[in-house]
Amino acid sequence: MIVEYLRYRIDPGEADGFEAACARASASLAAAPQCVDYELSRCVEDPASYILRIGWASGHDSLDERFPAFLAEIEPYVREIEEMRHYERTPVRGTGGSVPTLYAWAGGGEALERLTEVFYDRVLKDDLIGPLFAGMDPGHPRYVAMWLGEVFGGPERYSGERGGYHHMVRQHLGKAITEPQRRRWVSLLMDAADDAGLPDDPEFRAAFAGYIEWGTRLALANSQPGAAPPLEAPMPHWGWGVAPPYVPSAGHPAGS
Ligand code: HEM
Repeated sequence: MIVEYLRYRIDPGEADGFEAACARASASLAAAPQCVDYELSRCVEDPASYILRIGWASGHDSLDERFPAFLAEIEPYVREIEEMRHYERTPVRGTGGSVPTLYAWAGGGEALERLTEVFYDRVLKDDLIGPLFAGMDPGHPRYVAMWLGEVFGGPERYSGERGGYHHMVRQHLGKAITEPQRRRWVSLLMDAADDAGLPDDPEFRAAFAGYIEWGTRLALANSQPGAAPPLEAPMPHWGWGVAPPYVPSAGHPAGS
């Protein structure tokens, strides 16, 4: 992604008009398939200073003649632009600690190990998927807990101690998992989440189920005869998605 920054210096008397023009102009960005996201911020220490940040999906996009509606709205403020340049992102980025990770919210590594212990206990007794795990490594529940922990924002133990993504993906190759088996795996894991006392708030369970749905569908696809998934890929990382954890003082959006 390329990030375009437009820095403006706006006379305080024109601030309301400028913000309203940007709000109208943003409809073009919201509709543009090249645009990842955008944001207008105003400087706290120097309120005349504004920054419009636009994330572009491809390096070659920018506010050119393809955005006539946008340019028409902000045209009166073009003279006030102090900088209009594109920046490449570097690997230095991340999220802060203001929102707990799914790993921390779940109760950390101990809770995930409790989950996988209960889960594989159920799995081994299951008529439909038990046979798939007949020769299971005794450490398997712990390894899957390490995997889940890393995916949910915990320590990078699966990468450090079990070989990371490529080791996991290889374990599913050739297993020919069927859709009923996948469904059973999901269903037993959801039961195990209750039995192991994982948090049952809607936001956590929605994020948890989202990852499990995604991961099991990939496991099924990768396990089919002749499947050739990429064996080297970064570890997936899963977050809260559209519903961050419910904190009473922040209110609860209606209908969520
Ligand atoms: C979110 C979905 C899934 C995750 C995160 C996951 C995770 C893992 C991991 C991390 C391993 C390798 C453990 C190690 O390091 O040795 C593994 C192996 C395995 N997985 Fe999955 N898996 C998923 C879905 C499934 C499904 C749907 C099935 C079948 C119904 C399945 C069947 C197996 C089997 C049979 C093994 C080999 C176990 C052994 O023999 O030790 N997995 N899985």
